[in-house]
Amino acid sequence: MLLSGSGKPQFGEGNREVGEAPLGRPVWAAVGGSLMSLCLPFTGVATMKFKSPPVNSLSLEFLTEFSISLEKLENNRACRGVIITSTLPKIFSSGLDITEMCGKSMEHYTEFWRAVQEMWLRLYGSNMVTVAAVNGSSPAGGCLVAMSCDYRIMAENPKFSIGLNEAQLGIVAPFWFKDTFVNVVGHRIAERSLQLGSLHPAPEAHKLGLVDELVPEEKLMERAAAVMAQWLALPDHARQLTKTMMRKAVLDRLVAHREEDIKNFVTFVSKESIQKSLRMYMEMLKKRKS
Ligand SMILES: CCCCC/C=C\CCCC/C=C/C(=O)SCCNC(=O)CCNC(=O)[C@H](O)C(C)(C)COP(=O)(O)OP(=O)(O)OC[C@H]1O[C@@H](n2cnc3c(N)ncnc32)[C@H](O)[C@@H]1OP(=O)(O)O
Repeated sequence: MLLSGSGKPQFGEGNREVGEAPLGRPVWAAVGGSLMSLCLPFTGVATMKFKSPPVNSLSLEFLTEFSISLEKLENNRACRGVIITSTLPKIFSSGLDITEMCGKSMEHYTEFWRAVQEMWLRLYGSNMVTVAAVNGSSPAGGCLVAMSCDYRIMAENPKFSIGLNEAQLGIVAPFWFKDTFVNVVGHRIAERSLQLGSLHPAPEAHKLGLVDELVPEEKLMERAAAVMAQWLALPDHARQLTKTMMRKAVLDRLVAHREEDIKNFVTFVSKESIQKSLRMYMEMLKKRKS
């Protein structure tokens, strides 16, 4: 992932610490692990770019790096907003890495699910302004990442789709995926879309309110920066308290039921019938390719 931004530098880039420039001005700070890049320029707005080929699947490693990056930004007082996008052509994120949910131990499923929860708690509960610049397809967990942001701008290409398609895989979106979806599009649209496991092409996603606006792909980052500036024009404390008021109930629900949710996931995903569905789905993806 690539993460970039400005302000008070606190990060290291790989092994390189980013410090003060000779004139005492903060330098552009780049952080990153291998799966995303992060930069924080003088504007106080970070850009986080997923870069985990082939399809930015949310593996345990990716989720861990994502959460650490968010924590670093959250703790950096100079950082007020983050734009999340992808370096890969045509893909924002393919969602949870299915191989993390196939043929692994109970301990692994537990660790993986905790990492999924952690990422969501950090992103959905972030004090920063979060804008998703969705420059490609974004199924399931990828859609969750976009929905957890404050605002979604999607490239207007109808070949790109977004949605919670879990039902198509024979699995069930957990209650906090569903809650996040309901908070974005409302109960009726969420119910129909979840039951059918729909992936909505960009124009339809816009009509449903799943994304806030569509722009030509080449204008995506420019528009994301403009939206960010608009949101940052307000005093942080008022915006943050309002955000908390809107999201707290849903966040608290997972916090209160976190261990139970992990147990449910592990029990569910360990079932042979679910393992079979996931294996068949992976085979279908491979066949579709050839
Ligand atoms: C009642 C109690 C409930 C409790 C909880 C229970 C259950 C748990 C719920 C879990 C929630 C799950 C959330 C998820 O996110 S599941 C993942 C859903 N994702 C998808 O369905 C996307 C699948 N992928 C695609 O549709 C396409 O790959 C694409 C993203 C549109 C990209 O298409 P394209 O550019 O044509 O690439 P390929 O299809 O050729 O893929 C390239 C290789 O990447 C592999 N791949 C793709 N997606 C994934 C993935 N999500 N995880 C792992 N690997 C993935 C694909 O197989 C190809 O691999 P290969 O090169 O080795 O063949």
